Amino acid sequence: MIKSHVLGFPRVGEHRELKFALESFWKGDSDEQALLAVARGLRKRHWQAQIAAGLDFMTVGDFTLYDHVADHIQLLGCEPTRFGFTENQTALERYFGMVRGKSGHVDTHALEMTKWFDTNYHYMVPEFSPSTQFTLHASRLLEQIEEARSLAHPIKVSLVGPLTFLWLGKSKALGFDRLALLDQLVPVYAQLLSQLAKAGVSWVQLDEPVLGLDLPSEWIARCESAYQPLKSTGVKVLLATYFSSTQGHTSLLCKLPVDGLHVDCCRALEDLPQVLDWLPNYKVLSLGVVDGRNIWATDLDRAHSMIQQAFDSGKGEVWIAPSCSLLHVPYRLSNDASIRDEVRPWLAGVHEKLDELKLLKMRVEAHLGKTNWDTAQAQLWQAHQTRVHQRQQSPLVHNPAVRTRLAELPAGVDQRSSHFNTRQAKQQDKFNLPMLPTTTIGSFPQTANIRHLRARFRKGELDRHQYWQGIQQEIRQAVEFQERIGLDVLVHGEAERNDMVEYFGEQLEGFTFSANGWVQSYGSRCVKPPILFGDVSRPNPMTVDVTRFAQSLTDKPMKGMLTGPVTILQWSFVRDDQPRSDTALQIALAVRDEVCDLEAAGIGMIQIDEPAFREGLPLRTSRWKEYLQWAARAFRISASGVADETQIHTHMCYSEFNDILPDIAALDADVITIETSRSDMELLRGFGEFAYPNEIGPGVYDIHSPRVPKKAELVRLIQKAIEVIPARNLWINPDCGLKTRAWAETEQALKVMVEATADTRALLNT
Ligand SMILES: Nc1nc2c(c(=O)[nH]1)N[C@@H](CNc1ccc(C(=O)N[C@@H](CCC(=O)N[C@@H](CCC(=O)N[C@@H](CCC(=O)O)C(=O)O)C(=O)O)C(=O)O)cc1)CN2
Ligand code: MET
Ligand SMILES: [Zn+2]
Repeated sequence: MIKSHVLGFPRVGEHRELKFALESFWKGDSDEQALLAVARGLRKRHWQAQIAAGLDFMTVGDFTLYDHVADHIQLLGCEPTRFGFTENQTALERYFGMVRGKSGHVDTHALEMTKWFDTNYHYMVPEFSPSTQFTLHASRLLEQIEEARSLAHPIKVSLVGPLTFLWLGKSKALGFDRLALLDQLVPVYAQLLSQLAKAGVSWVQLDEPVLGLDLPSEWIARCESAYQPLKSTGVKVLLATYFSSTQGHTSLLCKLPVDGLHVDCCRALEDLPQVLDWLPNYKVLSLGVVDGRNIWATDLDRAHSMIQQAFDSGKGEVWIAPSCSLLHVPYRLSNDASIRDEVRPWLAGVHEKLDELKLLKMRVEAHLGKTNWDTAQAQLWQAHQTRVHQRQQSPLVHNPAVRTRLAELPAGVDQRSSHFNTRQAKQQDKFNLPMLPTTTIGSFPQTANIRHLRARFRKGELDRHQYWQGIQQEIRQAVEFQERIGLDVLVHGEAERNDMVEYFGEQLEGFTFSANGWVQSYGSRCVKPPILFGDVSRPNPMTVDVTRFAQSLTDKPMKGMLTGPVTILQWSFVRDDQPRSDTALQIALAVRDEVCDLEAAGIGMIQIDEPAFREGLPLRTSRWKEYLQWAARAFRISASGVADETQIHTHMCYSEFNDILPDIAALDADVITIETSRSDMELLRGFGEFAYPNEIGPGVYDIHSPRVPKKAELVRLIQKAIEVIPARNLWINPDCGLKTRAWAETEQALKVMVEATADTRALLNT
């Protein structure tokens, strides 16, 4: 028997309906009823799409107003007590309180947000302590099940599994291992599954992507006891793994007391032979044959042969699905007018992936003798495969000049000409900066005015000249502001950029970009990852005009602002027909050319942002070394074309650097700025203990919150930094860019930062 399903659907809406509904609700422009109506409408539309695609189940439980992990915090009744919630607050008030950091009278910081595995999606981090208790609050989920029922189609409920939920949470209590909570958590899951059974649900999908990590052996050892109590609840359980291989414990997973196992055949294909061997034939095997992390049309012949293999090995019931939730891909690409005409047919967003599943299932059914494979279907299949092969053979994908340049890279292309100490001395002479130089990370507020300016330019209401005038005005204001408050190293503010990756994707050869290919990044915020389909090159300078203009307005150093090769790679949809390392190298050369052009235009400091450097690490540590080698080399290639006097900065937020400090040092950036304020400089301690050799700017305040820091707090943080890093190597800056902030708080916060620095300098001099 063959069935088809999806692990999860995006929720923001094809036209970002949820984003706009949320933002209007938060502003107070609309009420709760309006917001919930939009949410209901989206769920219904998404289920209808699943029915139309002939899926055997609609997936329920994957929808969320903000983040699915945050939903589980309420579902499992473990809202952190620090929020001080009261009886008379509604679940929705408490929910937005947790994810956004304000709740009635209590003004406390939001739940921490961090990357969902190696994706660009952020989830809200559950907080655990020895006194955490779990209780079931299933009413929201049960309501959604009721809602789905009205569509009269079988449903499957999707939930984050207990191991993953615990693993993704954090405990601040010293020495407390959250695994100790498993025995309390599992009964609540069992209770939930029983309730779902009562509500008539027959299948529940429990997502356990942590099984693709190097889980500590204590965690692996508890898998079986975690799942045993979920066995006799009256629902069947599909255990879903994805993103990475489960090697080391695949056989254990095959034996767990569950009714089915989902494997990611795009990212963990190496697990398939073992699963075919070890998974009992009476269990459901769900094959993730359509890539949920990328946008290339599936090679259906290849997918079909994998499915065939499963039947040949004796499996009785095979399900087919995307490899993971479709959260990570845009809704629809086949009608997107911005995408290059030649490239568009090669792509598949959510709706096109549903079509692929439909076709695959029909083909398998015909193969199993259940139905006929008619000529219309055969033609659809052929047409699809032709598009897949066209991409493989297209001359658009191959640029001989890029290939030649790569083949002929000179030795030492990834090395600065002199050692850091030599460069530092020359740079000090050239810039003559004060002790503890102050700077910012690049972006200033992306105001409604800027977005509107760009929207009008896009629609043709403004011509290029008028748009450029508007942008120049923004740059002028940003420079004036920075001079007024006395920052030492200025930035132009990035007003001309829609996004730090998309902006470069739009200008590089080998990329195309969509008009509407939005993917949720966190909450209501989305990104539109550019599509890298071919060899990358840089036809023209990308940032020289804006940077030169900005520098012309000031005598202070203007820091050029670029996105690095690893981050462009990581935050784009990239080709799957060559190793990621090759693609990174091509991007690196394009960035290098830009760095050299900026230098030639008189820009003395250039920042190459790499916020996704850490996130790019493979999920399995055995593959880290290889990644770190090529990723660091790509960065160095982008940075090494300049003279000793030119100061290269890099920036990384999303920290947790301690396990890769030598690799960060190996980037050999003259200055690195990092996010540290939320960890109270704890992160910097690692750099100190490692004796990080180059200059470093620990973020002194959190840009994720509108809160304006107090001067005394910053003085204390700066002093803490001086304890671990020699003052002569220290810079003072915020944690990250300011694009999501408003001007009022930005001005105040940066002023406080400059004053706190001045006070500290005075203290150092006495
Ligand atoms: N690619 C990427 N990944 C990243 C980050 C990042 O900066 N880039 N940072 C981290 C995540 N942080 C993020 C922070 C902010 C936003 C964000 O603000 N996104 C904007 C969209 C940004 C954008 O592309 N803006 C476009 C389009 C803006 C838009 O929607 N315009 C309106 C029209 C507005 C008007 O007429 O006034 C429309 O098209 O409907 C532009 O500026 O040109 C949003 O969701 O609202 C996203 C991620 C990690 N991953
Ligand atoms: N230069 C970028 C900015 O300031 C770096 C952001 S890192 C996510 O926005
Ligand atoms: Zn950042």
